[in-house]
Amino acid sequence: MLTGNDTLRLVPHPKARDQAISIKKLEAGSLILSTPSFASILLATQKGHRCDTCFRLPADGTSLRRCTGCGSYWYCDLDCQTEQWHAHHKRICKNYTKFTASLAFQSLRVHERNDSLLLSHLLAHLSLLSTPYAPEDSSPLSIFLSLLPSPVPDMSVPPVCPISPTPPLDLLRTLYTRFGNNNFAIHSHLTTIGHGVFPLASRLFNHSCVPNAAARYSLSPSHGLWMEVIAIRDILSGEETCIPYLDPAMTQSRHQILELTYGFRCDCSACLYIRSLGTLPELPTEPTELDDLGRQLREFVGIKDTLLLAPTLPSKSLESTPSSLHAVFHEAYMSSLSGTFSRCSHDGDYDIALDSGITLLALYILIYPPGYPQIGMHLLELAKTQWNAGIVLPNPSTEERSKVKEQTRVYLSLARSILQIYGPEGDDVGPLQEIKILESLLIEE
Ligand SMILES: C[S@@+](CC[C@H](N)C(=O)[O-])C[C@H]1O[C@@H](n2cnc3c(N)ncnc32)[C@H](O)[C@@H]1O
Repeated sequence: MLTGNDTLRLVPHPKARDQAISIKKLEAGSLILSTPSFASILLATQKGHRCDTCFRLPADGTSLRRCTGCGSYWYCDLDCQTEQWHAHHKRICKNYTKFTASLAFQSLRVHERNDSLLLSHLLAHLSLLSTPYAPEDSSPLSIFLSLLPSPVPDMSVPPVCPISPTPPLDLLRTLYTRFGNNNFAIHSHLTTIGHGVFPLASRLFNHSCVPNAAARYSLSPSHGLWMEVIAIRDILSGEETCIPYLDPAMTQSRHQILELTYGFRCDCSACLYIRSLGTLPELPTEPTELDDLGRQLREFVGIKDTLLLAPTLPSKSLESTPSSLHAVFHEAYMSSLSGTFSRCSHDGDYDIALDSGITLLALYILIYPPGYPQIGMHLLELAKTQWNAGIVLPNPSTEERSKVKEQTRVYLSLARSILQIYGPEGDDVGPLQEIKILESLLIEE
């Protein structure tokens, strides 16, 4: 099957029905697919802070425009409001407040409320088609209906906002059974801000825990909300293009989530390896033993001490990890390192922050594929922490000052090399701009 672009072709996959094969060699950073959202919702925590149409934050000094009908949707301006009015809001506005105040809605859990509102937006949009609810050939609706259904048996469809004309019950069910294993978390600077339906992306991309591509989101007032799939490393012609459905750092829980929510056992190289280890050795509880584990991990990955002065990041294959380090695959280990890093960076305990931050970097290098955007984000955080650590040094010598600057510069340049490949996503002022600002501070110093 051709996919409407000159990059991918769908061919049969032994387990996943189809797979998207690249038609030509793609360089890291290449745009593989750009596709608009078919339906989307902001997370409840973002409502009133972002535009409900394009998901952007209001420009400095401006405030959002509130729908005077329901009082529950906010927009950048009249254009975004008009666009959403015609896309779905005119079928929702009148009933929204009563629906969301109803016991049926209020008794839903957070993820069920998200599904209920996303389904309501989708149905309202379909009610406005020239033939309501009818899939036309190759339309986003027909692609969505052709997606593999969720493996969860007898899913009960959440209540939806009353919409006229009333959607057929079997359509409601068919749409909802595609939600769990096909929908996407929409993020800005890698932080989730909403959920969305992108039928073509769902039809094309299978999952891998060592993906060669990743989704980013473009929020534009004139263009709306789009997903862009980017090659995060060079992809050979004929290679399958995969994205991660889950954070590959979920080394233990992902197996169950992929089976229960997506209906498959992941056989990527990382999963095969982690499964082959069986029960992981216990994580040490004594602080000195944990420090020792961190030191051994850094040494194995090739970061010998807390200072990393290298032009490129080392790389290590997961499969070569010695058994003495298998305990680092406990998810609790990564959470504890990242908790210590953020807390100590925030509280000004920079030595501890840098120590745990570098160990966390070693763990990221081991677990994430090279070029994975989270590694770039972490390097930027390390650069900020290193810079702040330099600022609070009492009476630093010239040598100490230049060491701090050099180290910060190295982190920034490594962060840039990864984040430039992923490219800008979401809100305007993002990590790439932060890198620029920090680099200019280094020059001024
Ligand atoms: C978003 S769809 C992906 C497109 C799908 N291949 C198709 O032909 O429509 C998600 C579904 O594809 C299948 N799938 C995705 N990645 C897979 C993988 N790595 N191994 C096996 N099945 C996979 C699962 O059935 C999952 O619920």
